[in-house]
Amino acid sequence: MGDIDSSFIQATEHRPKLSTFVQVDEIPIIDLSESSQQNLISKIGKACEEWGFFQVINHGVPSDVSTKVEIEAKKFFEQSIEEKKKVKRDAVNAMGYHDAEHTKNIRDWKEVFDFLVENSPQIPSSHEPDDLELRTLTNQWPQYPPHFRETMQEYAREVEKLAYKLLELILLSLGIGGEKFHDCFKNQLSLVRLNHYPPCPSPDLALGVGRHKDSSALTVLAQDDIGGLQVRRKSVGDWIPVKPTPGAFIINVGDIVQVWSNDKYESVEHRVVVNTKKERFSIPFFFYPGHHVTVKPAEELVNEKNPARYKPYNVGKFYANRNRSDFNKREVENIQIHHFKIVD
Ligand SMILES: O=C(O)CCC(=O)C(=O)O
Ligand SMILES: [Fe+2]
Repeated sequence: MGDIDSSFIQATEHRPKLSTFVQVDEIPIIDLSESSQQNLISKIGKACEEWGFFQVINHGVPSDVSTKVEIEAKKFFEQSIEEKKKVKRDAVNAMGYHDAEHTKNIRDWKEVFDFLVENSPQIPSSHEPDDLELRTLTNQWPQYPPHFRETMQEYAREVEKLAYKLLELILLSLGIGGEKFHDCFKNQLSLVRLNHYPPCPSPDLALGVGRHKDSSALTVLAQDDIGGLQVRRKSVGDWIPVKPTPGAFIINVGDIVQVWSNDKYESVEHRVVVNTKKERFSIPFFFYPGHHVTVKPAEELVNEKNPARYKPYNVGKFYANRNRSDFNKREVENIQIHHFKIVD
């Protein structure tokens, strides 16, 4: 079937409808230099509630830092597969290069390079609840391009600052103190991913990334000018393309903010469509707490009328569980926050 390996082919109901691919401008764009903090907080709150997604401009990340990262990412992916595989990810080391990622057991039409923002954070050795052993995660850096490592680390520091600022605004919009979860990000597992989506001969059958929700607290995403990211509109359930806005970052609520907010804000499904002609690059920063953190609804938002909707869960065990299914294709569903949902 088609020109592509069957591992990439989506079930009929998940294939993109390319003919109706029109770029509409609906995901809110928020100017972070807005002088009224109150206005800013209410715009962010509204976007989180209605969409779970928004774009930010005047965000403080210097444009030359972003440009350098784009150049280095392109240089890295342009190398031969043999070169890239020198830093390949494997079952033990989850960081580095990977070209066979699966989302919901279907292969994604992309290649990635992952690195951790913090040096050598720890995670549980296994997903087993009683196994208390920890292991250290380490980055793998390629020899080429020569300034890759320092460029990536500089970018990560800038985007991390933005992530803290956005989290603070999001928490304030929920009526929670902006610093409330600050300490959760000590020894954070935050990750920067370089995504490269090559042109695809059958974009009607495959996806760059299959539909999914991010398990982070929030995600700060840079995309180039090609387009392809689509967001599931909460009210209707249709797929809305996120129009590339030069210099903007796309922000989305992740699963952890969904739990902290006790479902006031939702981590919304999204996916990436590919095309026959143009390669595309994107760079998500997944803002992720340290392994020690227990995620549960914020007590400020829980009362008799609105009881906690989730049982507490441990970040490290969740992460370890996800990692094993990222690498091995598994028949069962990945661990999800709905597995911790309290059903009444
Ligand atoms: O490439 C994109 O625009 C989004 C990628 C994405 O959703 C992800 O890597 O989690
Ligand atoms: Fe995502």
